[in-house]
Amino acid sequence: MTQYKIPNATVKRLPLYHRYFQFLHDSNKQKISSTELADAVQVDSATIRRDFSYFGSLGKRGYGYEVEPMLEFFQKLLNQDQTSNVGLVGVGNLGNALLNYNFSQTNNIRIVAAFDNNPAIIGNEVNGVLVYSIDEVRDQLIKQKIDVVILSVPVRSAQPVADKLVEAGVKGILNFTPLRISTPTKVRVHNVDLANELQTLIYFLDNC
Ligand SMILES: NC(=O)c1ccc[n+]([C@@H]2O[C@H](COP(=O)([O-])OP(=O)(O)OC[C@H]3O[C@@H](n4cnc5c(N)ncnc54)[C@H](O)[C@@H]3O)[C@@H](O)[C@H]2O)c1
Repeated sequence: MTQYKIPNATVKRLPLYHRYFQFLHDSNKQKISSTELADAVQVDSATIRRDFSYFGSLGKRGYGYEVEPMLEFFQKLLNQDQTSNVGLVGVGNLGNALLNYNFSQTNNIRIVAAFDNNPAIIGNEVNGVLVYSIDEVRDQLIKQKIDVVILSVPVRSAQPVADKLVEAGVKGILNFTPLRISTPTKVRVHNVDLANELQTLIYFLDNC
């Protein structure tokens, strides 16, 4: 697949475009105008045009977008034509909720292995996913071709576990803990903070 140099803000909108073209495809729609697309995904058409321009000529001026080729394009771009195996460390409240959420229903993402250090949890299955000892993380990451790991351990364990993951060769960490973990630059970390999101939402409601 061609490597494109695109801004982060554009990259973050790609799953949104992909999901919408998938929806149109599932609804047997063959074409969509740029105005309709802008309304549906709530991104203005100039931004959409700029986003799409990084990938060459997607869509025709004054005609809109043909659903099937657009969907195929985004599927390839986002590796939706192959499944990504993901791991999860920390099978507590949040870990269980994430394991019980069926990611692969909307994306080709599958949590294939979970890890914990609590002997009472190790060996259990959650929604068909086996919980391994954290000591097995290196072997399992290699064996199951896992590049990305979700981190849902208590804050005190976040850095030591992140260090273990780095040693194990992880490429990306989706960090749910409030700690901003340190990793070498080659390992990409994305932080998810629901409290932050809620606070921002409430701020906007109160101030805008
Ligand atoms: N980002 C968010 O929006 C959000 C929301 C809720 C919770 N959190 C964070 O997620 C994390 C987990 O929260 P929770 O309520 O599920 O906690 P929890 O205590 O229920 O679960 C933590 C799990 O991690 C395991 N664990 C602890 N140390 C470990 C280690 N060294 N190796 C492997 N496993 C280990 C524990 O045995 C436990 O099963 C916390 O850091 C919390 O602050 C984030």
